[in-house]
Amino acid sequence: MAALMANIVQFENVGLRYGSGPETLSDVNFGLKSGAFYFLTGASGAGKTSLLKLLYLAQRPSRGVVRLFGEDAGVLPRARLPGFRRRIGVVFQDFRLVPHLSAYDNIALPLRVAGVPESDVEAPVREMLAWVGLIERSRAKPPTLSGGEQQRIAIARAVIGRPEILVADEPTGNVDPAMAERLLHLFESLNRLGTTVVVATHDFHLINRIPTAHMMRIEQGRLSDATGALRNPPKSA
Ligand SMILES: Nc1ncnc2c1ncn2[C@@H]1O[C@H](COP(=O)(O)OP(=O)(O)OP(=O)(O)O)[C@@H](O)[C@H]1O
Repeated sequence: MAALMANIVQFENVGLRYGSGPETLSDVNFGLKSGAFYFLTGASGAGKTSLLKLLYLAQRPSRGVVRLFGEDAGVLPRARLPGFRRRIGVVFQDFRLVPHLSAYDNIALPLRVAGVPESDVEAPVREMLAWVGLIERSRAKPPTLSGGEQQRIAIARAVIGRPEILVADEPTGNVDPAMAERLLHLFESLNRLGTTVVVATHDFHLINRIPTAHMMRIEQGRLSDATGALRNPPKSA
């Protein structure tokens, strides 16, 4: 029981079916330890995005239980969902910034949506801009930024609310290898501060860069390594 309590995320016999199709995810069981770093790998179409959507509450399981922060997410009253979602930051491959808002306003968005008074918005946004190295681009709109710059803004937006879990779905898919390393450094530094990080990626170079990370592999909708054990990362794809 103590081990279970320590898990910030627990999937119990989770299945996911879209509409009346076959199950996209079946019998998924795993736990994520608070403060650990996880990579999720698997072939295209194996179900990585689907699993992450269950984790950040964009999708409900068709069966089984998704337990977050010790609570069954499936029975949470609707009113508590926004508060729960704020505890999980999400980064996407395609950035998903609001195009007509400046970098500054994109990063400020989660605070403003949460009703943080304007007087308390500027300092954390500036801190985030400095952290991702983009203070000088604060007034720029996303379409005028490079992919790497957009992703750093997206990461700043994902973590400005100090989430306990950061979920990233192929976050380096649209940037060059040098920028991928830089993004990974940001995830590492968050993880060192205690954030639980889950990164779905095909990039074995990145995986090899964090030898202490836990590895989860999904094959045709089933987790093939849910032990959470430390592993020797593969040396090539
Ligand atoms: N909204 C949806 N409706 C119906 N089927 C879906 C939906 N989303 C995903 N699927 C199907 O579920 C399966 C798993 O998709 P998913 O996007 O989770 O895989 P993935 O491992 O993330 O793939 P990739 O690496 O290509 O992003 C695929 O067969 C996909 O077509």
